[in-house]
This record gives sequence, C-alpha cells and structure tokens, in this order.
Amino acid sequence: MALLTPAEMAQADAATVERGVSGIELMEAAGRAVAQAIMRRWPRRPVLVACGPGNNGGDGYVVARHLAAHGWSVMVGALSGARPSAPDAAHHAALWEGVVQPLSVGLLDDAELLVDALFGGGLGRPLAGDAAEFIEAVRHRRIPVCAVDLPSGLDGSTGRAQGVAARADLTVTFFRKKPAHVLFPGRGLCGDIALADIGIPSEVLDTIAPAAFENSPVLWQRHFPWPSLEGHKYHRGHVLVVGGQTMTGAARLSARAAARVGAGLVTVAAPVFAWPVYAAALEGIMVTPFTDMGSLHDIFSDSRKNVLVIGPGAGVGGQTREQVLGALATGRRLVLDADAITSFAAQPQSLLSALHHECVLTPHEGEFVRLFGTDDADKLTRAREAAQRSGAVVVLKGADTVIAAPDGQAVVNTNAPAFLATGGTGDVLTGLIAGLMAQGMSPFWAACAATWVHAEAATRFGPGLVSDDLPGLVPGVLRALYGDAGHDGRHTG
Ligand SMILES: NC(=O)C1=CN([C@@H]2O[C@H](COP(=O)(O)OP(=O)(O)OC[C@H]3O[C@@H](n4cnc5c(N)ncnc54)[C@H](O)[C@@H]3O)[C@@H](O)[C@H]2O)[C@H](O)CC1
Ligand SMILES: [K+]
Repeated sequence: MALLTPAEMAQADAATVERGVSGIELMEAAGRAVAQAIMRRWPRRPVLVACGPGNNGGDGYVVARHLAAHGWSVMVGALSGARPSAPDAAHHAALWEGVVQPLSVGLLDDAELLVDALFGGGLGRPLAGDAAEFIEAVRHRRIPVCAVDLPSGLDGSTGRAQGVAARADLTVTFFRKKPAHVLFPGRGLCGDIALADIGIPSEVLDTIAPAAFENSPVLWQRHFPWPSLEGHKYHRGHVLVVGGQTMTGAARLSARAAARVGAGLVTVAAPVFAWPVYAAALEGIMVTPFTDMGSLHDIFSDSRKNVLVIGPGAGVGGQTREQVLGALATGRRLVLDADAITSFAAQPQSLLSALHHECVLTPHEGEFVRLFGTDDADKLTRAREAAQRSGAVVVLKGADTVIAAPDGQAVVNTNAPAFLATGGTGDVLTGLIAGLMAQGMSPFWAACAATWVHAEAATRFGPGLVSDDLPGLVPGVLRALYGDAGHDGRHTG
C-alpha cells in the first residue's frame, strides 16, 4: 500500500472534497472510526479527549461525541482552552454538547484512557508550552493512549520527533499510512496501527502518484520468477559469489540463499588455498578456485554468470576494491554488501562513479555512512538520495529497511522481526537478492521481494534463529507465496 506524506494526505482530502464528499463528512468518518477502534479495544471507562487547535482536534470532538453516545464518561480538554477555528473542526466542536475544559495535566487524574487529538498531519514545529508539558506528563503516567492519526509531536513525513512526542498503545490513521507509521522511531511510538477507510476513493492516488510504499507481496508478486515447465536451469540464471580468504561462512550463506530462492546455478569463486574449505562444505553449489585478479577476471568473463556478488567475508582493502571494480567493468548485474562497501570508505567516489543501474548496494547504517556520509535527514530521504547519487538500488537495512531506486521509488519493509539481528543474516539477504536477479527480476523488485522473504523466514523460525537456519526456511515462504499467487490451482479470491 502507498505511504502518503501529510501534504499528499491533504491532497487526497481535497480531491475527495472536490468529488463531493465534504470535509465535515470526512472528519465525521475519521472520528467515528477512532471511536469504534477504541470500543473494540478497551472496555468502557472514563476517557479524556485532548483536542488541539486544528483538524486533528476536530477529529477529537467527533470521537468524544461517539463515545458519549455509547455511554462512555467523556471529558474534553482543549489545548490552551481554544476552540478550533478551522471550519470543519469548529463545526464538530459545536456538535459536542458536553463541557470543554482548558486542557491541564490534572484532567488526567480522572481518566483511564487518553485520546490524543492534539496534533496530527499539521505539526509544523516541536511541541512547546502547554502541549509539551501535557505530553511529558502523559509519558510519565501509565494511562493507555489512543492517538488520532499520529502520536502528537511526530513528524508524519519522517517518523521523527522534533521535540517531545506522545507514545500510543493504538494509533488510528486514515486512508493510507504515512512514513511515520513505518519508520522508527515513529513506528515504535504508534503502538498498534489501525488504518480506517473514511470514504476517500483510491482513485485519488492517480493524481498524487505516490512514490513510497509499504513492502508487501502485492507490490512484486506479479514479477516473481516462478519456474516454468518448459524452462531449464540455464533460464534461471547463474549467481557467482566471490568468496573471502578466511571468513568462508559468509559467501557460503549467500550462495545457499541464492540457490534456495531459485537461481538455476550458483558458483563460489574461492581463493585457491581456501578452496578445500568451500569445496568440502558445498555440494550442489560449484566452487571454482582463483589465484589472483587475472584468474578471477577469467571467471567473471563467463557471461552466463549473470549476477555477481562481492562483499560477504571479502575483507576490507585494495584486493576487494579491485574485485569490485573488475566486476563493475563487466557491466553484469552486481550485488555489493559489507566489505565491498566499506573498502571504498576512503574513496567513495571511485565506487559511486563506477556503479550502474543493475547494481544493488545493501549497507547497514554504518556501511551507509562510510560510503555516503552522514546528514540528519530521515531514513527514507537518505536512501533515496543515495540511490539517486549512486545510480544503484540502495537497500538501507534495519528494522525498517528502506529499498530505494534511483528514480525515487522507495519501499519500506515492516515485517522484520527482532530475531534478524544476528550475524550472517545480511549475507543471506545478499544471496536472496542475487538469486532473484539471476532469474530476471529487476534489481529493485528483487531487493523488495528478498527483503520480505528474508524477514518472513525469520519470523517463521522465531527465537533462537541463527543465520544458518535462514536458507532452509526459504522454501516454506516460497510455498506460501506460490499458493497465494494461485499457482497451485487454489483460487485466492
Ligand atoms: N487529510 C485527511 O484526509 C483528513 C485529516 N483529518 C485530520 O486533520 C489532521 C490535520 O489537520 P491540520 O489542521 O492540518 O493540522 P493539525 O490538526 O495536526 O495541527 C493543528 C494546527 O496546529 C498548529 N501547529 C502545528 N504545530 C504546532 C505546534 N508544535 N505547536 C502549536 N501549534 C502547532 C498548526 O497551525 C496546525 O494547523 C490530520 O492529522 C487528521 O487527524 C481529518 O479530520 C480527517 C481526514
Ligand atoms: K494526534
């Protein structure tokens, strides 16, 4: 599903109003959806609705009215005692027949649930004054919180808090999620996220043309390279993983992952004296020894090896740089990870100028900074800028991995479990990406699909996961995807 910035959300809002659905109706639908989500989650209890000066506050008055209509004891506290001035919010504030008190921390004493309708998409600066004081007080209490659209204080576009921000147990948002709902720290502050349809037709997206999406098989399933009966292994590509001299496990993990995700053939190019180690450990995966850059180049020159992988266990230094630049010179599809990125820390431009659009970089935050430097922009922006600057697909890994293409398209992955934070999982992801690219998937969709499959496999295993488990878990994930795509004859409705 698309991710909309608050500005794009306002465009969706306006486009819907142009189609004849009034802002007042949208606000009614939004507030009603929040009230219904609250009643589904919590038993009736005294509730405080904290209303801000804008339309987020307007939603709050609708929530108050619906909860009261269902017998809830409702207090409304207006920030700085101000009634909203915006017409839609003023309309709904006037429909609230109960008392409106100036919002104060003391009102929390009689509440067992807080509805945070202070600020949402219109937050323009860090919370200050009464608002900041109130949110600080809430954070120090154990009162359950339901946030309207966004926890107050969060920048909807970036998921970052410019100052103090509320923490919610449940956030109810409208039409489409914002980047703040999928990027940390925002995602962590939202609690559970409920997405409500408030009557905005999806057609409005045609004019907005969103460029950011939450990762899901829906995005790339139609591009997934399922084998066909008339095909054979050469149709399914050939991944070449350049092995390191000492950390031989990394390349083996990548190679196994590439094979498990369906690459027709996989070869590890091994430094000759480490060749026995690789050869002894791999059966279906071929191992070709090389002695120097010349013999490695001979291996590269076999164009049937349509995707090259450098980085897992490569070691940081001039030899890795030489291998990377040699691989880039072939124009072949390339996945660069870990040491292949770090090796260019002192001379990033020599890598950036050699990259092409059939390359994928898979840095974690530290490797990203070594190559692209630091700036205080949010993760989505940084990944996009890096992809544009490098001309390659950039997979900026983390609990909220961002996959960005040079044309600005970006996908945020949200199914990664905490268990993935263990050594070697990055090597597996690199192999999954390469394996899908070898079968013809575009670098961008291969990176999106591999990231999702990687996380789904980890989730299936759960606690105790080690990276060695991951390649063997991939078939189960593929089986489910295969079924969901209706390939097994089942109709998925
Ligand atoms: N777009 C939709 O489809 C719908 C959105 N709804 C709700 O509307 C809000 C966005 O409302 P908006 O009036 O634009 O902004 P806020 O209510 O978030 O902010 C109010 C107002 O406050 C001022 N302000 C901004 N930052 C601060 C600050 N740090 N301190 C003090 N004051 C601040 C600024 O002037 C803002 O305009 C959206 O979140 C939804 O909840 C519709 O109700 C439903 C459909
Ligand atoms: K809010």
